[in-house]
Amino acid sequence: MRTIAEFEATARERLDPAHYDYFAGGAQDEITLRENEEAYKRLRLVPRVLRGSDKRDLSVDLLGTPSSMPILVAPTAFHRLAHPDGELATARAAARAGTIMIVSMASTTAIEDIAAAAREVAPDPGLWFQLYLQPDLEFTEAIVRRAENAGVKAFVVTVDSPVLGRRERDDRNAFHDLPPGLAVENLRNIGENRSGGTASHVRDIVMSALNWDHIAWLRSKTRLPVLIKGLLHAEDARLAVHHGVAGIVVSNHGGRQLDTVPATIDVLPEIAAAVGGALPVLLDGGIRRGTDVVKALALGADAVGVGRPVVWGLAAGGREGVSEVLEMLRADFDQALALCGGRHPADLTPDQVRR
Ligand SMILES: Cc1cc2nc3c(=O)[nH]c(=O)nc-3n(C[C@H](O)[C@H](O)[C@H](O)COP(=O)(O)O)c2cc1C
Ligand SMILES: CC(C)CC(=O)C(=O)O
Repeated sequence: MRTIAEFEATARERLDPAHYDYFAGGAQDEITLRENEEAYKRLRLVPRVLRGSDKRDLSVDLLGTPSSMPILVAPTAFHRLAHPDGELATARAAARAGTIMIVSMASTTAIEDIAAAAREVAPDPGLWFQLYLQPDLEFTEAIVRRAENAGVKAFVVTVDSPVLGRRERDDRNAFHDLPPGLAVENLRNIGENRSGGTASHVRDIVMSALNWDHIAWLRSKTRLPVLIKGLLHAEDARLAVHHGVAGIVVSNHGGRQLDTVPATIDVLPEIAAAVGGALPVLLDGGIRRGTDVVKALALGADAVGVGRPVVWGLAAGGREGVSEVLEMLRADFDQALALCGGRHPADLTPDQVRR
């Protein structure tokens, strides 16, 4: 396969249509879902020339976690719906690629098992853990300890989900629960009324009351870096700096939360300006090509995340499929970087992108 689109087509053939829709879909009219990709197509690159060097170095360091490239695995739920090996396959592929995997709290494999699989491949894998903070702070603290003990290197708190977006494809397909045998393993034993660990169960525990005090609370409970994921407003980026978070992920949840919000690449310049280099800025949503990565880095991102492309690789070919997707993106980015006259991700500058 040569493109992410080809991986998606193969994944679509293999997946139960309702599960394909869960992975592919967005909120309501899916305007933001489409916009995330369309926005990149409107941007033009302006290369620099006569800056050649034989060797390029794609590696970056993000809050003390080294990554072989500025392309990370964004947190996505329910990998065992895509392939029987689920998150174990994804973790092995990410570790093999030397890149960071942000493990979803809503994984269908326990964080301990995911970390063990990654360590089979790399002695010190770059695993981060995505958190939906819960009203039950005791439970939240317990999962923070579990993830720390498993060896994760940062926490990424998702802040764009005070309630879950309305995904009409899931409504039409009546997809509200995981099939028998699959569960949200990290959420087992959460409490008396919450033993299911199913998707509808996850819906119940996104936390409407989430506010900056909860971020301060989490920071008081861990020494690991705490990032927040899912902001789009420059003022929130300023507040993130003010509140001492370690980093931010500019994200609209792949168009799955509030529909009609802008493409992430379109708000990136104002957010990068607001942050002014005070902390690392990551971005996800709609990255499908090396040129998309180049545009995001040029406009101020330190790294990007890919969500659905990884799921398509997993559905199409398990661990090997995820590896192929990651290596395809790496090669595509490397080529685009070279053609732009860069030898390192940091060489790209905003003047190289035009509307
Ligand atoms: C199927 C699916 C499940 C997701 N699950 C989570 C999740 O559990 N936690 C989270 O913070 N974001 C989740 N996201 C959002 C992704 O982290 C990311 O923001 C988005 O997928 C990026 O867009 P892309 O798919 O176009 O690359 C999910 C996205 C998809 C497509
Ligand atoms: C289980 C869900 C809450 C995971 C998610 O964030 C999503 O489907 O977008």
